[in-house]
Amino acid sequence: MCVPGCGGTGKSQLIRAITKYFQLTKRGKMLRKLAPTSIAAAAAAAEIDGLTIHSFLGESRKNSKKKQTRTFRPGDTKLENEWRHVKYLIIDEMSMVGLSLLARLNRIVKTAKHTNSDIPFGGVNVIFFGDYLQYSPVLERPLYHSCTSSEQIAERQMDMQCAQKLISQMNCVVELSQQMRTEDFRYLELLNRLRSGQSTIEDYQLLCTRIVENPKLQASLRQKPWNEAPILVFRNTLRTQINNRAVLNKAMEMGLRLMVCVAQDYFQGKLIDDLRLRKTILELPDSKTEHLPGYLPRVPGMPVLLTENVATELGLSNGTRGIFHQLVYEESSADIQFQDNNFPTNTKFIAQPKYALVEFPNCKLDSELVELQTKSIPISISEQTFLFDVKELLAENVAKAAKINKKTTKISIKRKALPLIPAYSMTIHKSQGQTLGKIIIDLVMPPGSVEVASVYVPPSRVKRLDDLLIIRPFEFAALQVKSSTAQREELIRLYRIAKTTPKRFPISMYNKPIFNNYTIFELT
Ligand SMILES: Nc1ncnc2c1ncn2[C@@H]1O[C@H](COP(=O)(O)OP(=O)(O)OP(=O)(O)O)[C@@H](O)[C@H]1O
Repeated sequence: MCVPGCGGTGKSQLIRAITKYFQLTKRGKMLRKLAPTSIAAAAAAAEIDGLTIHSFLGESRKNSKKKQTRTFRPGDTKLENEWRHVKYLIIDEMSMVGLSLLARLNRIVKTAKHTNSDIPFGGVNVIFFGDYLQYSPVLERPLYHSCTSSEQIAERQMDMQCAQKLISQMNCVVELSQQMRTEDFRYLELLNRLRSGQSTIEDYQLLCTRIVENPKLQASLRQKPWNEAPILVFRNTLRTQINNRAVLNKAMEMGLRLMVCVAQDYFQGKLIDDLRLRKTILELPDSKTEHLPGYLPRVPGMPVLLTENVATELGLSNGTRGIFHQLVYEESSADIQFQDNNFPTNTKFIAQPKYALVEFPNCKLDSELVELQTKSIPISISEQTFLFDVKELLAENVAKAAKINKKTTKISIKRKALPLIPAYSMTIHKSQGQTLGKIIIDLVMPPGSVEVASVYVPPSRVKRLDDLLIIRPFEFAALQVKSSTAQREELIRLYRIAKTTPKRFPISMYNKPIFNNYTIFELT
């Protein structure tokens, strides 16, 4: 089954209602919720008490040295127990699910359920939620992709074809069409045209009235509410630069000396002491370091994002927002030798903090930890291993000084750091699936091919045009990005199935408990 709907039509809300219904009818164990492993989806997963598909499959993130995939064999009791009671599987943010990921999930559920290999997902009912015009998976083919015979890598291709077969078996589609987020009708019309690449010049003019430099707006990024609004950007590097700058400004405003936590990086078991190699690795974008940042500038009261699943069941997942309160460290761990051009000369660098105290307003931990306020959680150092591309990023003399073999192309680095990044700015990927109060966006598209999600996802996060500021002037062409043929074809296919769904599943077949404004249909 599939429940498609534009941004803000209440897909997450419906998942919450279904969850509640299963709980109230004491069948919570029959429902499992998964979301693809990407930051935005993980945030959605946390909100729906779900897990990421990758973490469920026991896979680590892509660029670590060895892909640590849990192996599943028939008769694996742990696996069978995990799925024993599950009859319904909700997959959220389907636009970000890749074909191979779905095929792997199918294999595992079938193994767990011990069923005839022809039965998809071992007989578990799968319900996909999402919007195919929002972000597609990173490094993978989306579910609406059509495979061509020229595609190589036999195993992957078989996986992809298998997943396409599964998707083609969807026979029940219920489209959510009523907008629940956007309250501003004119703005809603604009968003709908933006989705279909049919924006008008009037839409463009209307959006231009929200450009920061427009004198009529009298909006200052230094004052409330805009100084608290996250700036959504396309690139990790720009996000990091804005965050560093914002933390520094805040520290100056508060009359504090800037403090930066520096990650500890190890090569072949030893702390890297060559300063040039160390700095090159510290400066890598966190997308290349298993999301553990090299530098974490901090100031009390700053917004932060968790970059790891610390305790998903408590709502502490990759993407969860919090407020940084305090860094706990020993004075001896201050790295006096360290200097970096990215930060002012009087910056205090801390190499081995013990932990950070972070308040997570939506955390589900109700009891107070000893001597800590409710919702104030100690976040400790985390450890990750990632590959560093020596050839691409290191000058030969630096590699030689660090005693790296000439022929080596990639080296494995172990990093210890706090799994936190400042959240004054965040990437658009991370905003997907969220309703945000006020935001500042950029509509100057990055170079290269642009998907419709890049223009549609950011402005569709808010309720009204007034909740949005645009950081700089942009071209009309940005509003005319079109969806791909594959996206359009899949949307049409879903639409057709949606038309016939009520005929094939007439209401008389169901009993109708009404809950939370939704009628939940259940086969009697
Ligand atoms: N039935 C409802 N009654 C009242 N408010 C609702 C309802 N459904 C959704 N909302 C509100 O509308 C907003 C958007 O809902 P939700 O996040 O579920 O949409 P979505 O379809 O998942 O959006 P996106 O695709 O952008 O993630 C939320 O603020 C939510 O609380």
